[in-house]
Amino acid sequence: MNVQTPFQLVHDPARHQRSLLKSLLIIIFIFSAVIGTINVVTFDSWQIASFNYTSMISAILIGWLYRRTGHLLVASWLLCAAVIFNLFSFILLAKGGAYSLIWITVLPPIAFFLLGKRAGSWLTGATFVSLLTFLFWQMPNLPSTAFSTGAFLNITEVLLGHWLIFRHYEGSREAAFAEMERLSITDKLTGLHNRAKLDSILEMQMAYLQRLDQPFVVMLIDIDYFKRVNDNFGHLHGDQVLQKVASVLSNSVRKTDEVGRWGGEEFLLLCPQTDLASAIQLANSLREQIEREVSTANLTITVSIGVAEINKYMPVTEALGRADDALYKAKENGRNCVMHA
Ligand SMILES: Nc1nc2c(ncn2[C@@H]2O[C@H](COP(=O)(O)OP(=O)(O)OP(=O)(O)O)[C@@H](O)[C@H]2O)c(=O)[nH]1
Repeated sequence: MNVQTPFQLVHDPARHQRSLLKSLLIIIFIFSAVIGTINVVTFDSWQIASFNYTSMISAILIGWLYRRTGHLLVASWLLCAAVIFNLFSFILLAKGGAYSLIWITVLPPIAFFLLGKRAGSWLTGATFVSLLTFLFWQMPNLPSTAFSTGAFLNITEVLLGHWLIFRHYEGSREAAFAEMERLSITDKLTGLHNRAKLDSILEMQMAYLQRLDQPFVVMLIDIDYFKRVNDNFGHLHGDQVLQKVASVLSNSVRKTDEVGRWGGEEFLLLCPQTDLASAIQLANSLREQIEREVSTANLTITVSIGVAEINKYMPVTEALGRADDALYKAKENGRNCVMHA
């Protein structure tokens, strides 16, 4: 069974492409309809207009297929194939005249943005090379006003320029997008997930839980008397304590667990497929490990932990409320201990 992990459900790096695909289909539909009509009405050219209408119909069909299957990659490849087919047909039909070649420059933005840097490079490169080969062989037969050796060189340079520029642009856009996304979900001080990211993971974990009905535990971990650390040793030292606690937490939990900074000196740990007894055992081991590894000769650091088991009928706010109540009990109970809801 192909079950998406909660992280995959939250993370949709292709959303940029999804919105682009939809916009392109609408643009191609409108554009082809308008240009097709101009070709019929103004130039009386049914032959060229038939290609415009083929474009229009292919946009409708690809849109329909995408709506039905949601398969972005297939729709993107089909769209690129339709664009290339129409471009070549049009250029051949116009016999390379009327600067019809200029149309080939619409391919790079579509291919690079929809297919990414690698596939975009290959497809655009192969199409440009095919076009240049065609021009090279056809040069003697083409209208001399449009095509000379100089024109051929100019076109080669423009195509190469486009290829390089879009390849570079798409590479840097992908990198910038990934970095921006990483920063928007990361806590700057500790490098753990921030609250926004934890919120979305928690929401997806609950959806996952409702589908699979497995045990699931949330834990709130709060550093005891942290205000005193800041007051007595300074904020910088307080920050270092937070970083060390974060490092113990992220290095000690399972890969399937998710840990993040919930706020101030409080951390949230999400443990899917974990029952209450194992979670309490884990919480106690984390508590002891933090005391052992973060404390120094003149400063003892301890944490209080509230543990709550979640069932699939519980809203997210109730799940967190239970963990918070358990944490409150741990603080009431003298701190440096684990309590469960
Ligand atoms: N250095 C540092 N301190 C922080 C940060 N965020 C919150 N704090 C401090 O954490 C302290 C939290 O204090 P309290 O809420 O009174 O809690 P506490 O002193 O840990 O007491 P208990 O939780 O009841 O054990 C405050 O002094 C905040 O200024 C941070 O990013 N860096």
